[in-house]
Amino acid sequence: MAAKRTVLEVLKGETVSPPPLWMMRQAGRYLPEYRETRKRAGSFLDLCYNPDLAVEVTLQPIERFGFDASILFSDILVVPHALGRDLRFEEGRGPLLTPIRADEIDELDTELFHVNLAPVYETVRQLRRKLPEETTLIGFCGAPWTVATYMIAGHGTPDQAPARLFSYRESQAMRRLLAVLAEQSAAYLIRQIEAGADVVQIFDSWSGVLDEASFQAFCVEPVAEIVRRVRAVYPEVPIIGFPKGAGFNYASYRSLTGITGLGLDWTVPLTAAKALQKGGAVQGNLDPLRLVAGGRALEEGVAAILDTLGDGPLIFNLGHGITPETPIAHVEAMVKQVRSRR
Ligand SMILES: Cc1c2[nH]c(c1CCC(=O)O)Cc1[nH]c(c(CCC(=O)O)c1C)Cc1[nH]c(c(CCC(=O)O)c1C)Cc1[nH]c(c(C)c1CCC(=O)O)C2
Repeated sequence: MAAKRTVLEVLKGETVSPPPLWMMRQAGRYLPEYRETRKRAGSFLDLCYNPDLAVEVTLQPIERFGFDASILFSDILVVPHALGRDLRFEEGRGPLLTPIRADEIDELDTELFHVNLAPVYETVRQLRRKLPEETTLIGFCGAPWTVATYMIAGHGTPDQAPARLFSYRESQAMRRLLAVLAEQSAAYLIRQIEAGADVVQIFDSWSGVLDEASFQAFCVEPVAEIVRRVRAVYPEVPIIGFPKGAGFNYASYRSLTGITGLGLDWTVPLTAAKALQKGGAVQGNLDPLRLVAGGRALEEGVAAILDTLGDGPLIFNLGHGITPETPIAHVEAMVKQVRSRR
């Protein structure tokens, strides 16, 4: 019998015990083998566009921890890069782009989009061939709003004030930008699925900074558009949405976008998470700093999630990406605790 991909079962609404697990940013700087490959690659973007090395780092956490899902190694900002915007990553400063002006939005160059992203599709193809049969391969993109925040500010900011201001002052341009990003991101996900991705995740990391009307217009509607476009081609492929920080908007995000699984950040109370789980699979939501701290903080955090959400469709994960200072022994302890649950 073929080995089962438990993440896919959970996304169909089944309860799997112990729950499947993986970690956001599981290939990253907390791993010495990642840092070693990263050095050989040159820049971070060189690594993203080098299929052999991107495959290598994607597989590292699978080989070390046996996670149930593997996420393509890339970055959400390859999408604006492939649309002709310049992009650099500077050590300790994160991504740097030239801020886009309203009058440049219609000049975004979609012609070479898939040509520029061909190395990513090649990475996905190689990964599906090399991963264990039972490991689910997750492709991803950033949500249009989150990608737009970096395109507009040119770098990360604590509250995305530049993008929010832009959206009020240049509302037509903002809608146009989000529409282009939704269309291209959907095409990007479709190509990843074609290449072998079993699931796709949409990272909406900055959905928590918007008021009600803006949340509807800039988060919900563009993501709903991506879901419609992907489903028109691949109706069976599950889509995980992760509207980090969405708070009271979490429930409507699932119902209004049509996503299959809902990623929860660590601030979502477990009682609320339990209610959200009635609507379908949830993924999350351990505070990544419990994993840094280890010991009782880690054990209690893991136990609380398993006790509350373990009897329903759950993909165990962190509530955001793992941080570079996380000790590997703590990851091992977390995996052991989750896997020893029946
Ligand atoms: C907002 C965002 C970005 N990228 C991403 C998001 C959404 C998720 C989130 O909120 O964290 C998504 C992302 N970035 C990366 C992945 C790879 C897959 C994975 O293992 O999860 C994924 C899914 C690799 C990466 N993306 C980045 C790194 C670190 C770069 C390095 O190795 O030098 C990695 C492994 C760089 C990056 N990329 C981005 C930032 C802000 C930074 C700098 C912060 C940092 O350095 O950690 C943009």
